[in-house]
Order: sequence, then structure tokens, then C-alpha cells
Amino acid sequence: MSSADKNLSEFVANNLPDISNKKFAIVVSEWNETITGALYEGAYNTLLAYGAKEENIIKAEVPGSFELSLGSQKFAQKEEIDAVIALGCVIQGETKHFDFICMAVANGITEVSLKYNKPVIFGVLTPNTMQQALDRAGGIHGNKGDEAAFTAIKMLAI
Ligand SMILES: Nc1c(NC[C@H](O)[C@H](O)[C@H](O)CO)[nH]c(=O)[nH]c1=O
Ligand SMILES: CC(=O)[C@@H](O)COP(=O)(O)O
Repeated sequence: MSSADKNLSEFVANNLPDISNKKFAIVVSEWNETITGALYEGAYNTLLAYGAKEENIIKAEVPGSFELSLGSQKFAQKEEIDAVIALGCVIQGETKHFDFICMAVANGITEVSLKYNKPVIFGVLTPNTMQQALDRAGGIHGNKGDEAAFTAIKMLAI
């Protein structure tokens, strides 16, 4: 199913945990900051909408999506952090660099999540074009940041 078939900002909100005392770290890539800034706003506002406190949401920025793994680890290793949301946007260029970054960050974030046994959410867009990115950062297909935050909340219910 593609994002065109399922809006990224539409959720089935059942059996959600109380997150009023949960602490979240949102790690955001600075590359394509117009997109990642929109992803962050979506994630931040979604956490607040479902009961998180402002003081329990920490934001950190990293240079690019490749650095999201280490940036996420710096928070995942902290006992007081309940979940990490990693946000980025890797846009296909002329070379295979796109492939290496996407694979590295997907694998890296997965490793961090499993190592520290807590949700580290892959909120990274991997579009072919800027328009596809815009469509998924608050555009016609919703906001990947919303989806990432909601995923973190649902994972805390497990
Ligand atoms: N081209 C994009 C990058 N490239 C930078 C890498 O993420 C990394 O910072 C660099 O290779 C140094 O380690 N990053 C994105 O997030 N999005 C891109 O489109
Ligand atoms: C995903 C990238 O790093 C990409 O933007 C770099 O562009 P190019 O492959 O044309 O060097």
C-alpha cells in the first residue's frame, strides 16, 4: 500500500496508553529543512494532541539523515527517555548516494531500537522528488511526522 492509498495523518486511535508522563526525543535532520521542519511540527503537535507534556518533548538536530542513528542512540541510551522519533528526508539525486544513506539510516535506527529495547521510530521520507516530499510533509498524503509520533505512542502500549 502506498501513501497515496493511506493518508499518513489518519489513525485508528484505540487502546492508546497514557503518555502524560512519557518522555520523547525527536531527532531531526537539517538536510531539506523545509520538509523536516514540517515533519517535526507534525510529530510535536501529534504528541501534544494525544496527551504528552511540552516539557517532556526534547528536540535535537543532526546534520543529515545518515546521522540520525547516532543522534537517536544518544537519547535511546538515556533511561528517562521512553521513545525516540527520528525525522529526515532523503531525496534521490543523480547517484547511488541516496541508496546508501537510506539503507544506513534504516538499519542504524533499527539497531538502536533493538539494542536499547525501546521505540526508535523511522520517520524518514525517501522520495524521488521534492514534490513527493511536500506531499508527505503536510500535503495531500498527510504528514509523516504525524504518523511517526502516533507510531511511538502505539509502541509504548506494548
Ligand atoms: N542528500 C541528503 C543527505 N545527505 C547527507 C547525509 O545524510 C550525511 O549527512 C552526509 O553523508 C555526511 O555523513 N542527507 C539527507 O538527510 N537528505 C538528503 O537528501
Ligand atoms: C541523497 C543524496 O545524498 C543526494 O541528494 C546527493 O545527490 P547526488 O546523488 O546527485 O550527488
